[in-house]
Amino acid sequence: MSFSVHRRSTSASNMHVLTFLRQTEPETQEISRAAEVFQTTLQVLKNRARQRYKREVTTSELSECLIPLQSITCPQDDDDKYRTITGLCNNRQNPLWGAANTPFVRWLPAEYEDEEREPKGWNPGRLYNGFQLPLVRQVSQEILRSCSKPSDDAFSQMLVEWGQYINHDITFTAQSPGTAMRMSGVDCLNTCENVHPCFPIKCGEQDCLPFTRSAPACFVNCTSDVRQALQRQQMNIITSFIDASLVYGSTPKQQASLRDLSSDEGKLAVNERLKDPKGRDYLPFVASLPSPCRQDPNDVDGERVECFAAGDTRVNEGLPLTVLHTLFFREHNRIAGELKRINCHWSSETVYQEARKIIGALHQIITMRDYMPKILDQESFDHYIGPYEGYDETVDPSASNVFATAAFRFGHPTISPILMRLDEKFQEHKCFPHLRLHQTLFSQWRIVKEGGIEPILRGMIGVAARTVSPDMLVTEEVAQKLVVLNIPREMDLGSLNLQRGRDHGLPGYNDWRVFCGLSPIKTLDHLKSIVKDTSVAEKILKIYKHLDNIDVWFGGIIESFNPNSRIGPLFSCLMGKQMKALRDGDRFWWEAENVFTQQQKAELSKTSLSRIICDNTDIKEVHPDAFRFEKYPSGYLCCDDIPSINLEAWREEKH
Ligand code: HEM
Ligand SMILES: [Ca+2]
Repeated sequence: MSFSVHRRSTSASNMHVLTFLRQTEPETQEISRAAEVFQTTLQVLKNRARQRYKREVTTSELSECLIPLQSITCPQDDDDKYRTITGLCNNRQNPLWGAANTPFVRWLPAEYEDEEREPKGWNPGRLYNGFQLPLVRQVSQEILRSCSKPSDDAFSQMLVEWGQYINHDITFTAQSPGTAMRMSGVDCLNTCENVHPCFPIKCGEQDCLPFTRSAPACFVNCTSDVRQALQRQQMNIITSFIDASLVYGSTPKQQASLRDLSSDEGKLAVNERLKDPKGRDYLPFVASLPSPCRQDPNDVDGERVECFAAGDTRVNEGLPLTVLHTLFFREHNRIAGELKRINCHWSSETVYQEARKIIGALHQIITMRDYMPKILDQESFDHYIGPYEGYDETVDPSASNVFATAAFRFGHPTISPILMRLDEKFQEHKCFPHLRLHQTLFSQWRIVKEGGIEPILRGMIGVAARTVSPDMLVTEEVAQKLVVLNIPREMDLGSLNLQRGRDHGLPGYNDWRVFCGLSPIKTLDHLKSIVKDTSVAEKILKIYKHLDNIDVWFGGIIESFNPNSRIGPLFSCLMGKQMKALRDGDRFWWEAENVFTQQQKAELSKTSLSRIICDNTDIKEVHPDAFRFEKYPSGYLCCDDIPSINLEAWREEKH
């Protein structure tokens, strides 16, 4: 089309020409229209706020949302030796990548019922491929509990526990805060209605379990994708990097509260009230009360045991988790002590940062070298992760929504219903017998009053990973008795995972298969070949009615495992992709250039979880690979024979 601009004198026609000249491609028009809607909405809100507060209110004040990007100044080369606590500025071009309190990235766009924010299953009459989505509770109760998986006892319980522990270094989804509830005037614990932020799990006609939606994330980090920007995104409140943020925290305030700032040794603060039976340190108690942690019911007059404080607030969720936190907190202080001895001239800050840097590296090595190859088969590992080839600043290391909400939850069906506690000979402890899982949640007093961390830790390395029993995929204990933080009613972890996926609008299982280059499941026979259990496949089709409607977490866990791995093809892809991004997109990855010296790297390679156990507990014999299971004493070595890091490689001459 051609047109000519006639000079006319009226301002109206000038206006017309200007608008005309600004018209561009249809795509751009669409985007502009969308932005217009967004802007108009903001304007309406601002006007309301102005009326209410009787003054001008800025957009950022209005929502406290729009962090001005230009206000982030990254440290210059000299001050850039260590990671920031928030993860900001790891990538100098994209300082928000991987940082705490930024949105999960989407590998596929969300599918909300109203395009923007309503979860899947929000509107009762809504059909997907001609059918309503099944109730998550029905999927959880009728199928999850009747699937079977091949069992093997090559690995120890530690393999399961490390999964949860290291996940707490990578993702923590923000929940809708109390203010959201106050704004809408509803209490999500006591409603069966879908009212933001409540999205209760329906159990029958009248009954439901409480569920609060994840908090929406602010409009940052997604400037290039307007659809994403306008859709509700969820927020990761911790650094996605494997950087031991669960030891040190993800905010300056949290970090400061965990440090021992009174001494010059660069240590973490220890529990002032209690020591373990051999005089070793416990994590400090949290200062703020009341705490959700339980007390010994048989010792009502005894000393109160509060919740422990660590870099991640979920530390008290279960005993094995608390044990791993305790281990690395002690390891920090042990390393800090050594470093100070070797380099007396180092300031407290230098000792702290150098110890923190080493602890971060240990988390990376144990995860990538020892843990991941047991979760992924060799072929998938090579395909999705491959050898390290240096820092790649074009890789976004942020955690993806599907990883946090589905893939890394592959571990939930492997949770053991029983926690074994073992004595020095790795036999069931006479004084401290095994516990049912629900007795171990928020029960820190059992560490303090029942023999320290050792009996539990021996159970983690000396007992085979739960061999999933054929009739219970998600163990009865978490299907019925899960106490979730302050939610008083019994909870069902399978339902929570499914509801969370729908809350986040995750696309279905088949969409993700296509994303990963796998063929979508279109027939019952195909499904049977994937699940390798005819009756389960039939049940799935009966409940879901359409194969494209299968929820992604559910589809991922019912796939039969790849040979020599703990997950099927879909989760191998999603886990592999994420792990690669966490490694290649991390400027401070332990193998990256100029992070450690060659000599230091050689020393770090000698690390093992077993050595860390030897150095920080009373355990004197270990299997060299803490994730492998062999029945004691076969394969066990005396701690003296387990290699350790020589910190002399960190010696620095005083300038
Ligand atoms: C006793 C053991 C465990 C308990 C009691 C537990 C419990 C929970 C609970 C209550 C949630 C929040 C669910 C929601 O509302 O969406 C959760 C989230 C999660 N869990 Fe577990 N879990 C355990 C072990 C594991 C293991 C072994 C893994 C992985 C190998 C794992 C991976 C995850 C992941 C990835 C999330 C999402 C985290 C986030 O981004 O917020 N969990 N778990
Ligand atoms: Ca982290």
